[in-house]
Amino acid sequence: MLLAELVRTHAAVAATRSRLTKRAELAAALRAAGEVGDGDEVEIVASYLSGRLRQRRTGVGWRSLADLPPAATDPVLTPRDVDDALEAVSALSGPGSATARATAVADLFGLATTDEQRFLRGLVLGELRQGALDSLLLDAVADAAGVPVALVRRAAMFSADSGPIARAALTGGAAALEAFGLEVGRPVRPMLASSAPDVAAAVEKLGGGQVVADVKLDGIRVQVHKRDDDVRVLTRSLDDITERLPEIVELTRSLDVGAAVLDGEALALDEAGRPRPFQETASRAGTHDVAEVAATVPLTVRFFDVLHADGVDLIDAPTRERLDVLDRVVPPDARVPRLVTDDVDAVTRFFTGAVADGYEGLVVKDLAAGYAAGRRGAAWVKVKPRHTLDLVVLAVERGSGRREGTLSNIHLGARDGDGFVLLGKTFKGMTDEMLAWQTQRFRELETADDGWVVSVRPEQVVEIAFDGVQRSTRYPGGVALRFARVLRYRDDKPAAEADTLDAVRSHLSP
Ligand SMILES: Nc1ncnc2c1ncn2[C@@H]1O[C@H](COP(=O)(O)OP(=O)(O)OP(=O)(O)O)[C@@H](O)[C@H]1O
Repeated sequence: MLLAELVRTHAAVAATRSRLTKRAELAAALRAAGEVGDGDEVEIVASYLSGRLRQRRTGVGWRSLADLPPAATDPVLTPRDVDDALEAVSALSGPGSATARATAVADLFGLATTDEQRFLRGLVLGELRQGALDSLLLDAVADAAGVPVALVRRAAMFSADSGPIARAALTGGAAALEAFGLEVGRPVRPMLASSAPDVAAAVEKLGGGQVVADVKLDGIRVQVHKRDDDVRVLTRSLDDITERLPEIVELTRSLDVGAAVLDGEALALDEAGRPRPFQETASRAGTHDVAEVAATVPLTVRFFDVLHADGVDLIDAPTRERLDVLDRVVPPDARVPRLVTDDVDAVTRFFTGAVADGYEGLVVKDLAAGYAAGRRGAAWVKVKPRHTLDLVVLAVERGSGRREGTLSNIHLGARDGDGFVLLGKTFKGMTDEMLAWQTQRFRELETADDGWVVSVRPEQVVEIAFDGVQRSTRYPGGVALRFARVLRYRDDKPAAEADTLDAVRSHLSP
């Protein structure tokens, strides 16, 4: 199988909205890989189709991909060639490795056609990763292997990547999939939350009975595996960050349980126990240097779930039972504050109190549900106070994939003196109608076009919802919006009345 075939499949999947067509395209590519009769080939193809590399870290960043060699005219690369090249690149270290890496990257990209270069670039930079795609891929694996989807999904709970799942299904069928299970020390995909606009809607979404409302901590997700003194800490994307969180390792070791898999959130707290700004947690969790780790703010862990305790798997146990076990193995000050009630008003008061205390909101959970690993399950519903800002569009980027031909990603500015300061960009929240409208509107306001970014006169106001404001060196205003998405365009408000940089800063956590 040639890489070009995989690139074609990727483009075909992006070009259609039909889930069935996407699924059929993915299954056909997996079948083609399976026909080679080689598990490695299936694993590589499946990983690439879900936007992931097999290597956890290649050391290749966007800078090294800024200037690519001229593209090849004919496709010659196979997925395995790419995997071999990246495997070699990721093994490089020490003096001279930067040059060797640059040469290897240039050699690889020099063999790729224009389309392949674009695909590889996105793949290497992690831009093609998408939860939705991964989920479709699992459906396609079931089709290609002729096994039940439920079996594939079950196995996928216990594997960080879908590649090994595809390999097992296509080379060993149902029996190979059944061999996957929870094992202390091996990553389990984290359960994710859906969302609701307010507490009442969240409780209703869960059927309106008794619920457990957890405080939502704005830190980083940690999955902690303990086998006696042997502790591993994994991130939400299941990367191992044990080395960076010695204080969490220590706390976990002290728990009165031999073997456990715990789910929680790590965050930096101030002396009064209030959450410190998210970026402090993020930068601390991103620190590799051991000395630096010791010198910076310690992180605190708060657990909210348990998937295994002393030989008992709890994945399928109802929340109520898992929380009983959690209370047995984790002391109160290492648990997320929670409230169990069937009274919506009590949950609302709990929400208001949590937000006033500097927390992000609540995650309201179904007491009867199992742990839906790897899914944005309906059994967890997050609620946050909605923040909005009226900002001005400063520029817009051409869309790609399904948005090809439109002007999509908008650059958002806040008012500052007589001018505007860039705060960030978003392509989220736009309906097809909005996209069509804005494509035309921003052409009218165009002042320059470099072939990718169209600069516009700063006149169009847009109402943006966002989850929070954080300090950032990425943009000139020194702040960035978390999860900005478009609510609507405002034609009733002139740019001169848009929100100011100071107004944006007022949303910074204390
Ligand atoms: N008590 C809690 N229960 C579950 N998740 C919690 C809790 N407190 C904080 N969280 C965090 O909230 C996330 C749940 O929301 P979701 O699954 O949508 O993740 P997300 O996309 O990272 O969302 P967000 O940016 O809102 O945290 C979890 O991944 C976890 O990191």
